[in-house]
Amino acid sequence: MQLLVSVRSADEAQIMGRYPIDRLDLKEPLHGSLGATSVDTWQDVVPTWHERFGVSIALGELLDGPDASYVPQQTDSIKVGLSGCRGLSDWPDQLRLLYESAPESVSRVAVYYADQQYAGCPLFEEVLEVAQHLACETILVDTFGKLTGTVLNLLSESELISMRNAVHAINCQFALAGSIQIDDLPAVKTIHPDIVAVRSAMCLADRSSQICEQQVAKFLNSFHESHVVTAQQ
Ligand SMILES: O=C[C@H](O)COP(=O)(O)O
Repeated sequence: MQLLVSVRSADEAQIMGRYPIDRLDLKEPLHGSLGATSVDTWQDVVPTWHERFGVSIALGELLDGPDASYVPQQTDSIKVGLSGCRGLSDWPDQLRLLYESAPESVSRVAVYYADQQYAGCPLFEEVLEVAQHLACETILVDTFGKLTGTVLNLLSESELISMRNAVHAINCQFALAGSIQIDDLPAVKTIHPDIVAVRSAMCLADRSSQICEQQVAKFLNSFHESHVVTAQQ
C-alpha cells in the first residue's frame, strides 16, 4: 500500500518532504472534498517535488467547469469529482474533454463518492465503465460530505473489497480516502487498497486546519507498523 497525503501549499509540501510517504496531492480543503489550489501553487510544488513523489492535482467538481490546461507537465495525475452528475447524459463527454485538456503524460483518476446519494454522483459501476473507456489509471473512492464520518461508516469492509476487486479486474489501481484515521488502519489493511489517501488524520484539527507534524509522525508510525505486518503475511 502506498500512502498519499493531500497538501494545500508549498509550505505543507515542504513539511511532508521530511517524511517517508509515497505521493503528494495538491488540494484546497476549504474548496470542498476535491477542491483545487491555485495554478501558482501547482507551478510551485510540482516542479519542486515531482522527482521525489508522484504529485497529483485535485481539480474540484466537474460541473464547476475546472480548467486542466495549466496542469504542469510533470504532474503524475489529475482527479475531479462527479457530484451532481447522476442522471446527466453528457458527464462522460465532459470528463473526456477535461482529461484531454491536460498534458498527455498526466494520468487520469476517476472518482466515486461513497456518499453517492448525498453527492448525487453516478453509480460505482457507471464510474468504472467510463473510467475504463477513458483509460483511467486509478479509481479513487472518497467521501464528498466530509462531515458524515469516514468512508468506513458508509461502506463495509466487504463492499470495499468487492470494489477493489472490480477495479483490479479492469487493470486500474484502487485508491481509498475519506477521513481515514489511525483507528481505521486495521480495516484499511484488510481492504488493502493500492493507495491510501489522507489529509484529516495529518491535521491539527479538521482537514481545513494546518498539517501538524505530531499528527503526521503518529499516523506514519501506525501506518508503517500495519504495513510491515501486511508485508509479512
Ligand atoms: O485524497 C485524499 C483526501 O484529501 C483525503 O482527505 P481526508 O483524509 O480529509 O478525507
